[in-house]
Amino acid sequence: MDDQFAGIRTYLAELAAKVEAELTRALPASWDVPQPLRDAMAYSLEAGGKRLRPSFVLAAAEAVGGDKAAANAAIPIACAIEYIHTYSLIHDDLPAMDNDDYRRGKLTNHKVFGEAMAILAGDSLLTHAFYLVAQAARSGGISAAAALDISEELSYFAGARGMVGGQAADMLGEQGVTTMQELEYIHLHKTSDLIVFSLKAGGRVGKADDRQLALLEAYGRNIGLAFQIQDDILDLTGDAQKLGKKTQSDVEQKKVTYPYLLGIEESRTLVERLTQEAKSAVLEAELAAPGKLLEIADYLVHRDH
Ligand SMILES: CC(C)=CCC/C(C)=C/COP(=O)(O)OP(=O)(O)O
Ligand SMILES: C=C(C)CCOP(=O)(O)OP(=O)(O)O
Repeated sequence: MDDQFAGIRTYLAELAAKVEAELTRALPASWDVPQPLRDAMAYSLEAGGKRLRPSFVLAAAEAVGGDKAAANAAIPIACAIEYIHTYSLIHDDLPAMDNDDYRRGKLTNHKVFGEAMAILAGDSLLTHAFYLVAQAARSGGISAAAALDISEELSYFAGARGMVGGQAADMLGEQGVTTMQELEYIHLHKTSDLIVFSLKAGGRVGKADDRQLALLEAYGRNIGLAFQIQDDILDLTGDAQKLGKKTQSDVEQKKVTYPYLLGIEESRTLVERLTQEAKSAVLEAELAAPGKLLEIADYLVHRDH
């Protein structure tokens, strides 16, 4: 990838490293739980991944707060969203959903631990995310009021009105014709909503006002949509090795995607437009340090994995 992105890649790698360090600490060895369940949870959490959503939590906290102190306070919330995202990928790969064999460059969770344990590992990751938010307030890292807002929004954006609703619509869409409007609903909910949550939660830790939170939401909505369209493009044109998962999966499952409805070139143009709209929202928000959020937007349009 073009070297113009070296700086933002380093920044994102630093944020991801902060999250990596805490992710397993959030799953303590002292827990008295069945070993296969613990192993199945750790397997997918430690499989890598871009750590995009937790990085958005930290980047938003820093952009609003203007320094790294806010980002450090947001680390448990960053772990919480990665727990939820990881659960969603484990369940998405199950035979009843996308039936995929590879994820993050490794065999999928159910291929290693069996379907029952994969479902339960996902359930445990989801549940534990809310514990992490509560603990962030209990340890004094964030205020109780912020933890309340963040838990409420986590439930909203990850649940039936958010990601789960989007995934349900995606599953139903596989069986019939999907219009542009339905497709936008699917992408906005199954993908944008966790990204919107991440930006708003980071913004809350950085003490954003309501106007800034609304603009961070607009940034997340557009970036999330662009990110999912890019994922659909990469499913057709990308390299399975780099992506760590199978390509041509949408075609095999007869999924209706943006490239299917619009063609690849028009989909790329749309990704560019959504990215510009996302950047405009960040500029309008008058954050203390918006630069990194702008750079991340540009970087994501050009990603190849
Ligand atoms: C409640 C659940 C299970 C939510 C899953 C949400 C989600 C974003 C799945 C991956 O989408 P995808 O299938 O388009 O991506 P990939 O190509 O990574 O499988
Ligand atoms: C929404 C989509 C496209 C699912 C995969 O998300 P990521 O591409 O962020 O997956 P990881 O890097 O976390 O594995």
